[in-house]
Amino acid sequence: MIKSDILNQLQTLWKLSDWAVMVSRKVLTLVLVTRPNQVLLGMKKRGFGEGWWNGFGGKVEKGETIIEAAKRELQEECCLTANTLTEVGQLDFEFVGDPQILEVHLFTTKDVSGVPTETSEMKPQWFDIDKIPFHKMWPDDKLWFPHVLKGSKFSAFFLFEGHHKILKHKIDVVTEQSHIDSEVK
Ligand SMILES: Nc1nc2c([nH]c(=O)n2[C@H]2C[C@H](O)[C@@H](COP(=O)(O)OP(=O)(O)OP(=O)(O)O)O2)c(=O)[nH]1
Repeated sequence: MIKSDILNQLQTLWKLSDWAVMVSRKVLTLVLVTRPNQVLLGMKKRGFGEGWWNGFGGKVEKGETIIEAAKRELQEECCLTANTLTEVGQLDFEFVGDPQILEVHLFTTKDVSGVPTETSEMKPQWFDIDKIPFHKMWPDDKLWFPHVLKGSKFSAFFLFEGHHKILKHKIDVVTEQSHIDSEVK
C-alpha cells in the first residue's frame, strides 16, 4: 500500500471515531411523583444540579432497564417505591463543548408506597402546582413542566451554554391525551 493510501485510511478512521464521540449518549431517568394539585420535588444536595429542586433520578447502570433504574433512583433518593411509572417524555441535553448528549427519560407516578424521606442526595418536599419553584430549578424545566402537568407526552431537545443559558430548544408534543393508558410496572 502506498503512503497516501495509508494516510487516507487513517483519515477515514479518525473521522469515524470523531463521529462516534459526537453521538455518545448518557442515559438517565427522572421521576415526578404527583398527588392531586401537588408535585414532589427534591432539593439536590450534591453533584450535578446541586442547589436546585428536581424530580428524582440518575444514571442507568449496566445490566438494568430504564424502568428499573428509575425505580432504584427514586428509592435511593427519597425512599419511595414506585408501583407503576408512566412514561411521559424524553429530554435530550447538549452542552456547548461537550460531545456527550444527556438522554433523560421522564416518568410520572401517583402510585407509590412509603413516605418521602430525606437522604444524603435529596431533600423532598411537596409543592402546589401553581407554586413550583422554577427560579430554583434547571432553566429548561419551566418550558416542559406545563406539558407534564397537562398529561401530554413529548420529546424535547435543549442546547445549553454552561448550566444557566439555553441557546436553542425544541419541544415536540407527541400526544395531548392523558397518559393513563401507558402505565408500566
Ligand atoms: N429537571 C431536570 N432534570 C435534569 C436536567 N438535566 C439532567 O441531567 N437532569 C436530571 C437527570 C437525572 O435525574 C439527574 C442527574 O443525575 P445524576 O448525574 O445526579 O445521576 P446519579 O444520581 O446517577 O449521579 P451520581 O451522583 O450517583 O454519580 O438530573 C434538566 O435540565 N432538568
